[in-house]
Amino acid sequence: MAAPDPSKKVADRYLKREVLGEGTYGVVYKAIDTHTGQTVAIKKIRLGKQKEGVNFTALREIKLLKELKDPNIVELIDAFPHKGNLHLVFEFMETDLEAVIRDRNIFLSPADTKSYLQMTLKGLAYCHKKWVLHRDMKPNNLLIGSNGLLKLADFGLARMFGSPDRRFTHQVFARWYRAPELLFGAKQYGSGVDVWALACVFAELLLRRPFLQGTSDIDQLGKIFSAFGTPTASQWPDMVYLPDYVEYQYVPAPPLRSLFPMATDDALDLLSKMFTYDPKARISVQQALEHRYFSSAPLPSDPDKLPRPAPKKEPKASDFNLQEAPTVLSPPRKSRRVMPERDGFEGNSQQADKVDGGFGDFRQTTDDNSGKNESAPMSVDFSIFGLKPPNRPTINSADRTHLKRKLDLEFQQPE
Ligand SMILES: Nc1ncnc2c1ncn2[C@@H]1O[C@H](COP(=O)(O)OP(=O)(O)OP(=O)(O)O)[C@@H](O)[C@H]1O
Repeated sequence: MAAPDPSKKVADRYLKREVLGEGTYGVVYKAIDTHTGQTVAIKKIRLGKQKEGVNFTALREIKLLKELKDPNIVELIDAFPHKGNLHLVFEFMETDLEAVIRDRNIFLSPADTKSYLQMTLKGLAYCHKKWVLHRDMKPNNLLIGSNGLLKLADFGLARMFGSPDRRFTHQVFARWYRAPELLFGAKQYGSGVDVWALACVFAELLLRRPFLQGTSDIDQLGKIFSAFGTPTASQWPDMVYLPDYVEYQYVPAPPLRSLFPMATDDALDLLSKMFTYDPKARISVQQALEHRYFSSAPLPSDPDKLPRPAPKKEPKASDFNLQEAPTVLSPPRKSRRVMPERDGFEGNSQQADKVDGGFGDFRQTTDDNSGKNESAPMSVDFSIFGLKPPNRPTINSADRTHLKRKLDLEFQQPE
């Protein structure tokens, strides 16, 4: 092995290796902790305009995050400022749930889905007990270790460094997991936002594609209301007092079963409780863990038996002499997001595989921040389940001015 390049040593202790990717807050490197020999992931956070560096609140938050130790939370091993950036050192994780969901070679059994959901809930329950919210739950923040254990990453970062910035293309996807109270501009919200986001991840595990793919906040609410019906005042009494509330035309809820034809009754019951509109009535993480879905057959798979994407390997010269058909290599990390070309859900993974034959029919998104890659609005194709489509909710004329102002603001977001 070549001698390590000392110039790549970060703050004396960590030997930088390759870049793993770039997220909302900055670049992530693979590195070796020279004190322990452990492989770690270092997230370099641009402190940018915060001239005063890491402020007192951030330091307090970091201390709190370092104290979050649970088998289902990615451990924050160390944190230090270096050359004007904040470096957060995390335990290294092999892959993430987004890669699992997107990998068409992976079959996820009901027991596997249950196991992934249960591990996520356990990590969330630990943090909610300590009054820490995640606020940015999505499949690529659910990392998976070599032993199959799923751990939540990026806890508290949204709070520490501000809500993720939607100028970045990948943050467009975060909208798909956003709770309706956040979309209506709630300034005070609670653990229910994580439960809603997790319900979207649960739905995505069942469908093997993102469930509600809004192209703007307004469209996101429209997608939510087409799936679950426009909320009524009795369902969600506080809704009308939210800062960005606009009235949507009433549409009734289609049967949940029609959206998830292959899900068990227990799975649907839990899903509907997690997708409850009123955050005060939404099931808590602890209650969700106690739901009969987790105690009924099939029991959750053991983490080490869960299917995971094949590890990426460097191509060797000998690989090119193989007689077998070529294997599909994963596309690069940031271009993995795919969106359906057609309108409509295919219902579930098995059905989707039959209908579209895998990746071929998906449109790949780019990561060029141009904003041109947002998907066409995706609506539920009810006809494939023999159902009449509900009306698409529209907004009453009284709210047009308010809405126009909101849309103007959204479109003014710099690209
Ligand atoms: N602990 C870790 N171990 C291994 N890889 C990691 C770890 N944390 C992050 N990564 C990888 O680094 C890259 C960037 O991650 P980061 O969390 O900054 O952004 P992201 O999850 O891709 O997007 P977003 O900022 O929208 O959450 C991703 O490829 C991610 O899988």
